[in-house]
Amino acid sequence: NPNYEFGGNAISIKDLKEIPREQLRLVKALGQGAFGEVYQGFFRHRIGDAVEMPVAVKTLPELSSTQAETDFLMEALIMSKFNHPNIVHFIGVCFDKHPRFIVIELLAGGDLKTFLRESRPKPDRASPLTMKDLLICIVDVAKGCKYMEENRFIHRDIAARNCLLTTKGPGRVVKIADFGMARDIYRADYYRKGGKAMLPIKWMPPEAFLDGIFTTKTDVWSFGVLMWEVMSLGYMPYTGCANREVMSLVTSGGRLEPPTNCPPQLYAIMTQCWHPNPEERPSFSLILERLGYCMQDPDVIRAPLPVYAKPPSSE
Ligand SMILES: CN1CCN(c2ccc(C(=O)Nc3n[nH]c4c3C=[N+](C(=O)[C@H](O)c3ccccc3)C4)cc2)CC1
Repeated sequence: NPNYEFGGNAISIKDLKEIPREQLRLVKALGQGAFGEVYQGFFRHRIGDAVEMPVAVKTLPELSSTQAETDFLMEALIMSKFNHPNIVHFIGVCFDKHPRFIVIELLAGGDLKTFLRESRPKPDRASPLTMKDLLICIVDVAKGCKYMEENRFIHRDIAARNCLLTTKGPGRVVKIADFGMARDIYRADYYRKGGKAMLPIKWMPPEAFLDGIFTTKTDVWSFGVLMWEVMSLGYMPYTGCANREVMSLVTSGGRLEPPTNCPPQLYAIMTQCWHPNPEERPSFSLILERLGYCMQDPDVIRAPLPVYAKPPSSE
């Protein structure tokens, strides 16, 4: 029975809050998760309660391998230990029988990458977002990353696709919501997933894809790429490059160019996150400090978002 250590103490399946299935009702599929479907549903805190709380439910298909079962359990163990406003909140599990469920707070705005792409300026309407909106998204993720750094947790897959929004509208909060890569290191053969095709090469620093070295400074590099994703409104990094090309580009010092209209103060933070020497990369607390100055800087806040430009064919 696998257990898991976080912030100094070990937990195992018996520590997970078991939810009686009759307090749960699944309504509709939200999207395809790494395991089975992710559903939107409702959770009643107590059987008789009139009030129901909207939730997301991750499901494990009945015909799953033992490995998939272990992975599913591990993901629940990992999420159950976090307690931070910028990390998706774990509610409980239904592990008593198949199908197994992980019940999580519902983030109704969808993932950050899709949101950014939908928010691009169109020929007939400018982007609904301002530079401040983008900066707030970046700061939200930085806060979640700082919390993980303080708890010596390495995420290994910080990217816009793995972040979710409470809502698309104003007042949106961005939360880190996928722990698939971190989960895999708890598996003996983590290289099983690591078949080159499965590694997020474009979000990884050289020491990670060359030597398999992962530290919090790996997440700092990935965070820099996430900043670039946000400021480019959801472009694929190194557009048109294959993973192999990116590996040789990055190892020989090549880096992502500043996105159109990206304030130099923000691009400066990205390049610091992409320092070839991991120790030279800033901590997330230092990154948050620097982002705080950007938030106070009128030259940054007042910078206009790019207006509509004919998208390049490859994007
Ligand atoms: C017009 N648009 C269409 C799309 N739409 C959505 C699309 C997807 C979602 C959604 O998956 N929300 C989730 N809330 N909580 C969790 C979710 C996923 N979780 C997971 O654990 C998933 O594995 C996960 C994790 C990270 C990123 C994606 C999926 C936990 C919500 C709204 C809004 C309206």
